[in-house]
Amino acid sequence: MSEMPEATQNAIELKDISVTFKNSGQELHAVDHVDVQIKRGDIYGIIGYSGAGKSTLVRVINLLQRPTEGTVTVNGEEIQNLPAAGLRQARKKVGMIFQHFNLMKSRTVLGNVEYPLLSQKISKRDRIDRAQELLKLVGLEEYADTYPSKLSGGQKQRVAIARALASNPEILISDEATSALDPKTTKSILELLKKLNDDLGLTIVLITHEMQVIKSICHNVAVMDAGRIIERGPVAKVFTDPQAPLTNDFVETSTNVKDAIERITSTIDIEGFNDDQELMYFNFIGNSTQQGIVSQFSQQYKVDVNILFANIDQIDGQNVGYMIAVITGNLEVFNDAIRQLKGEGVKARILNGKATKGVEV
Ligand SMILES: Nc1ncnc2c1ncn2[C@@H]1O[C@H](COP(=O)(O)OP(=O)(O)OP(=O)(O)O)[C@@H](O)[C@H]1O
Repeated sequence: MSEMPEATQNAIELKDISVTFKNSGQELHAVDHVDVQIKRGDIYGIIGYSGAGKSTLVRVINLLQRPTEGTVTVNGEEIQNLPAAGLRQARKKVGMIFQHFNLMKSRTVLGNVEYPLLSQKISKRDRIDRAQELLKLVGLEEYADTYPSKLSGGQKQRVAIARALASNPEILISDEATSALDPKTTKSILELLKKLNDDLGLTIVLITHEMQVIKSICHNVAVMDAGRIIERGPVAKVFTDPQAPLTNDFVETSTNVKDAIERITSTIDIEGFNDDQELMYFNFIGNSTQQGIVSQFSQQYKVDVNILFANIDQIDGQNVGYMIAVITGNLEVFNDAIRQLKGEGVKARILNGKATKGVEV
């Protein structure tokens, strides 16, 4: 099969996008010169704290928000200068789901799903068949006649997903769609999104403030802060080798490392450490294991390791390990050990929170 031309490989291309709001005379740069390219069939996560500009940026994709600057290309077509009818057509190719579902209370589940089809020239029978087919796809065929108030949060989000798929979109934008759900329901909704990506080839753009969500289903991720993208790349790469402090913060929160560091540094008497002791954090990928590191320290270098926290994660099929430990031993020998581990892709950091005793990390 010949390769697709470059332009059509991308479902979404946002070029030099800025969105500036004017609030009582003050300019707010909600999105500030952002470039994003999202490949067809990708699940692309955008993570950032509240106010980072994530929602504003994704609303630009279907021009619910017109950018102050920049160009928006969807499926190879620049959409800003389209006439109204063309823009309506282009918008149908982009479905959206939200944190609060936005279902119509007065309509049944079926009524909600068939709503976007009312404006299409299809028979009532076909419309109902299509809505029922979509309900089956999201596992809610038994609930066609139920009203939204009788549904759980997860079921409501499934209805919203079915409704978003009614006009056969190629892109689905999920704006914090799991933020109001408990962890188990979140998992089932993310599994459904993954299935839709696999089965329908749907391109998914997913906004969240939780790295756990990104880790569960995204292939690529962009980290947003104050209207800018500060880091981006494949999830496995960003997770294992975060560059920006904010990215590191998201990663350490989602792996429970942040909690563990706070708990340990607030309960352990670091001031009372001997000169040959350090509190250290290790992060390792792939072949290195916690056991391997500990035995290398203790057998090869005769340095003692007292593990206070350890966790292992699977990201894109790779093992990623995290360990916090008190290390006791001769400083020179200790530095040799750290140098060797570094050569093997293990990252080390001192957590003492004060001047170290000369350990080179
Ligand atoms: N229509 C608007 N008018 C004025 N300011 C706005 C408007 N929409 C968003 N903003 C401001 O733009 C900034 C970015 O908001 P945005 O909603 O895009 O952030 P976010 O990262 O999605 O955060 P959240 O998850 O809280 O929505 C915020 O300071 C917000 O107050």
